[in-house]
Amino acid sequence: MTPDDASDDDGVAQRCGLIAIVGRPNVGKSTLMNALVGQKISITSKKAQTTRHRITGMRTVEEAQFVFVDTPGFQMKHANPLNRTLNRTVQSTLSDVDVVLFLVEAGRFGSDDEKVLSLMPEGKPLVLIANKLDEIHRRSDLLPWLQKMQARHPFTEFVPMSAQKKSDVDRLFGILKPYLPEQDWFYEEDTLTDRSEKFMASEIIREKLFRLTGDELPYTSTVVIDKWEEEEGGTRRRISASIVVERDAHKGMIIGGGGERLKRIGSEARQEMEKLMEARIFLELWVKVRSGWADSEEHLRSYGYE
Ligand SMILES: Nc1nc2c(ncn2[C@@H]2O[C@H](COP(=O)(O)OP(=O)(O)OP(=O)(O)O)[C@@H](O)[C@H]2O)c(=O)[nH]1
Repeated sequence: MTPDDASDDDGVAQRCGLIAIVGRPNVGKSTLMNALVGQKISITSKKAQTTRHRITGMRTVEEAQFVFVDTPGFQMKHANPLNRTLNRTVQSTLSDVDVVLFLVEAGRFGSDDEKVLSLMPEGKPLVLIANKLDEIHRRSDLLPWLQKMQARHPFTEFVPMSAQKKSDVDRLFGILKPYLPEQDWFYEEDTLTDRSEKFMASEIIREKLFRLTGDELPYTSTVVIDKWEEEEGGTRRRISASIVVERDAHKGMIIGGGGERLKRIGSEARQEMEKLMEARIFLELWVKVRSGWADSEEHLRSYGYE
């Protein structure tokens, strides 16, 4: 055996592969990916459509390295350029993965799920994850539904589970392992994400923003990091970021009476960044109005959604 062989110390061949998680908005994709990676990587919120970027996380279990790709929720209601970009991102993500996890809510299959299913590439292993099993009160209802799903598409596996239940998530690794090709790992064993700290910072701000504004704020609001300075050998960061919204009314909504809400968004985001980056963070937050940006392909490119 040569040192280049894809094997670990015991001579067991290493496996490594890409896994995409797809499904309509709010079905639990981010929750599942975070549970699989074992740490909060992607942002979750009760508000649909919070995940817009392609986020990867990875987890190595014994000889197998699972590299997860989180995809944005499909948006079908409005066909503006932002939504077209989202669907393009999903399709380009799927073209180079080894297995696709198609999430639905256990016992439900609506036209929005159907639309997602119709966009799945042919010839790729497609695993049906029937998530939120904990919300099904009569398990006997599930069998006829599973049979219908089986008739609908040649899924390679059927996995009823709850992304919030650890034993279900652990079981999924065993189910997925055979789909990973035998090849060297892409990442070191303990790597969790290849996203930059800058990206994580903007995601954290965006999560706080949506959490603290509830359902009032349209999902087109975004966060841009304007300044990033490291001091004291990396133990201190000065970060300046802008929340970009479409209307003056949204700006007021974010700032809140006496600036209270913006202060809270900033302080919660700062605390989470300090934990993640193990550094002192000085965070400056601005709110800017960029009217109509979601309708302009030009703006989308400049904000990095290509
Ligand atoms: N009861 C229950 N709730 C779940 C489960 N998994 C996720 N949820 C909840 O479903 C909601 C949506 O979860 P997300 O993980 O943000 O969904 P998503 O598919 O990433 O959503 P988008 O970002 O909009 O595409 C959250 O309130 C989760 O807590 C589950 O197994 N059981």
